[in-house]
Amino acid sequence: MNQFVIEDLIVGSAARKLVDSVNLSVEEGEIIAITGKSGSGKTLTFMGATGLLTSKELTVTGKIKWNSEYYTPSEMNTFLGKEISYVMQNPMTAFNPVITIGSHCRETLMEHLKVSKKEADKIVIDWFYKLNLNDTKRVYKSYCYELSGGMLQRVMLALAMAVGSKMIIADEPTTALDTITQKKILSEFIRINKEYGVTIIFISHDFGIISQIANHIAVISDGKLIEYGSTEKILTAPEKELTIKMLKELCV
Ligand SMILES: Nc1ncnc2c1ncn2[C@@H]1O[C@H](COP(=O)(O)OP(=O)(O)OP(=O)(O)O)[C@@H](O)[C@H]1O
Repeated sequence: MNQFVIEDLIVGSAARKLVDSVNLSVEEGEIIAITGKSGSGKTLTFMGATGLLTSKELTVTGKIKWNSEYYTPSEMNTFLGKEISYVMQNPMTAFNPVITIGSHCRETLMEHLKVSKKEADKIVIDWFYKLNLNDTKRVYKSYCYELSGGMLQRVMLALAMAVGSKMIIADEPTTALDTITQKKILSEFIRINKEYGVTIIFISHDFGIISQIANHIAVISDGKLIEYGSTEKILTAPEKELTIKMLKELCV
């Protein structure tokens, strides 16, 4: 079943269309990778489609289908941090440096799930364990700047799962990590998808990474979705010049 459908999404500034009539269907339970060169419009597409773009200079139009109902892009904002989570490249920016990780998670859960402080703590700690944050008490009491990038990504994933997200949009989640941590975080995304059926939209310009994780690949260039297909099809028989070039760069 198509869980998340973007129809004719346009994100424009006065000067030009930065996202130009993008249409894309994401199936429930799949991992889809969104790729393209830097500045091609990957982030704007998904920030636009989830109501995250608040800049007055940008207009966002189009229709979004979420679990069989249609919404405007800005209405999609109501699902964020609940059914849909957006995991950013630099998790440090997602946390307030003056409150502990535990307080941040507890407050988020109390607000979104309307649970008590005790229940919130229990749910978060449970997900910390499931996400292999074994030193749970220390993580809970830490401030974001006291944890590594990989640990913060695990906290972000734990929080996304704790609030009951059915879909996670991960925007370059491993770019700031070293190669070993990158592999470990990638395997957590795959595990979350396999064990809990969470749909994952994985935005990355790294073809090497996305070929390991995705069922489908969509290629964006100059704000347009130029190629879409199964990972096998895109890797073995790409049709567009940009896709072929990106694959060649990977093999150099
Ligand atoms: N708030 C904004 N106002 C105006 N233009 C913007 C804004 N945010 C991004 N842009 C421009 O829109 C284009 C697409 O940006 P976007 O961040 O979506 O690219 P991207 O493909 O995600 O790039 P990267 O891989 O480097 O993250 C770029 O030219 C960028 O400069």
